[in-house]
Amino acid sequence: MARLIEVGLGVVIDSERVLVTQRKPDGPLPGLWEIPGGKVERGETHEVCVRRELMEEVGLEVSVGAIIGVWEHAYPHGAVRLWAYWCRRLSGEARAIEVADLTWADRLSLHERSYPEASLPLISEIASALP
Ligand SMILES: Nc1nc2c([nH]c(=O)n2[C@@H]2O[C@H](COP(=O)(O)OP(=O)(O)OP(=O)(O)O)[C@@H](O)[C@H]2O)c(=O)[nH]1
Repeated sequence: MARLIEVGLGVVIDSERVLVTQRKPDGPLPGLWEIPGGKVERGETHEVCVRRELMEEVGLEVSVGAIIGVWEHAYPHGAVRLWAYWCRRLSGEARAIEVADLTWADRLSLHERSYPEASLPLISEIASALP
């Protein structure tokens, strides 16, 4: 069986909106929207992974809080285990550095986008936490 890829995700809420990013047109799951994050590197804690990915992808310094949940999913390109954490923005303005695009989505606009299958339970969880 293929190895499970551990992925850390940071759910940043600011002014009742959540930060979502769009995947690049090349690579797996092109053009889909997602929660910023990425693979946990060897020797890295989830907190360090999430803080690193948020800085690399969108230039935000965040603090990592409580875990939201853990979800596993097998794609044709590999199996992932997503670890999602509530995050708070400490400094910086989000900008699309290593992502195709980004937006701060409210509950309604969150549902207007397409996400990877593995992220759907997380997206529902986030939507229910937004006013
Ligand atoms: N960031 C992120 N990845 C997700 C989500 N949902 C989901 O299935 N994934 C999967 O998690 C895996 C890791 O994501 P990634 O490719 O962004 O990781 P990375 O930045 O470390 O990639 P790299 O190897 O290109 O540097 C991918 O297989 C991706 O499809 C999500 O909501 N956010």
